[in-house]
Amino acid sequence: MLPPSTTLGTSFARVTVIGLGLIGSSVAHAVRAQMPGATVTGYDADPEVRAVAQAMHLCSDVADSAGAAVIDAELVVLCVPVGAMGSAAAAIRDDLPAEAIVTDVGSCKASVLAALTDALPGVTIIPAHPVAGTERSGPEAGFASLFHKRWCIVTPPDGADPVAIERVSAFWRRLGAEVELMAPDHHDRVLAVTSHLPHLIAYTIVGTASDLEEVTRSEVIKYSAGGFRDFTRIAASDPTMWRDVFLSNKEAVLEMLQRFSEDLSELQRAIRWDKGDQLFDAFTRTRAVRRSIIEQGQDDARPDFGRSDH
Ligand SMILES: NC(=O)c1ccc[n+]([C@@H]2O[C@H](COP(=O)([O-])OP(=O)(O)OC[C@H]3O[C@@H](n4cnc5c(N)ncnc54)[C@H](O)[C@@H]3O)[C@@H](O)[C@H]2O)c1
Ligand SMILES: O=C(O)C(=O)C[C@]1(C(=O)O)C=C[C@@H](O)C=C1
Repeated sequence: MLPPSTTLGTSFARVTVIGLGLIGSSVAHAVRAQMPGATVTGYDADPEVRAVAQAMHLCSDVADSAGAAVIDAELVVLCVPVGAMGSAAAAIRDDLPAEAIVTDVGSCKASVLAALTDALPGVTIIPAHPVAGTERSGPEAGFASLFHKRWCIVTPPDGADPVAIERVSAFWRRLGAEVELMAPDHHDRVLAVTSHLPHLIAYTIVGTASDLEEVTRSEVIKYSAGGFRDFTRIAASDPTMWRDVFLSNKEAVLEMLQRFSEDLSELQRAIRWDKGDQLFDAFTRTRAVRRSIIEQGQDDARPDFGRSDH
């Protein structure tokens, strides 16, 4: 856990979080831990989630409507599935103070920027994506250190106010993240490879194993502590969130999937024709990738208490 900040500086005194699931509740926890002078108002479309957030004292206040939640906000952080960003933004339009900055945490950026720009004409919108999460969802899954030493990619639209970009970047740095600026389209192509495709592969392999249960039932259960278990963790990720990610980042995901399928076919051929050297070289290269991630200190830093499998 980071030590709490003592000054607000360029930061925000009133933060509103819309969507109090894994990421929204983590933002709320982190703001309360790192920005003790700031108030956090929360809102979620699901009344049960609002009740849980209230019972947990997650926020300074949980509002009954989206409009009431933003009435005096300086920063609004939209933490809803990417397919719901447009409607969540439309619901705050009439009550948003003129000076407020709107940001979001969506896993895809081009489609979200388009949806927010449509719903909130004239509003300062600085989208962002904290590249940190778990397979869990809901208000009880969040924790304050989720963003600690993780990337947060800020994807401002062309011509965005540099002061607003810096304020949103400083907000994420305050929550412990390392901030990088990127164009939305570029973000979507990079994340299609590093996040979206791996999830699709995990969903596929677990689904395939499940379909083959007749043959593999005992093996799936018995050996699931190994590599397969890592896939089942990813494949347990929220279905709504990931449906929206794949539909919102369709082009980039399909492009990367095409490339992946070609590479997979090459390995398939190498196995068929006993090309051991080719397999050895391919696996040596990927082992080096893993080692360089660890050397850069970017290995998985999630605390055990945030995990469902402990
Ligand atoms: N889960 C991750 O690992 C991860 C990581 C980084 C970014 N993200 C992004 O963060 C966002 C939230 O994901 P999450 O994992 O917190 O999901 P979640 O399912 O835990 O929480 C989403 C919450 O949004 C609420 N919601 C849905 N539509 C709403 C609306 N119109 N208005 C108000 N509330 C609404 C839901 O009731 C739910 O409580 C997504 O855009 C996702 O792409 C997720
Ligand atoms: O670690 C996990 O469980 C995640 O899936 C987190 C993960 C990722 O792919 O790294 C998932 C989606 C996000 O948008 C950002 C982070």
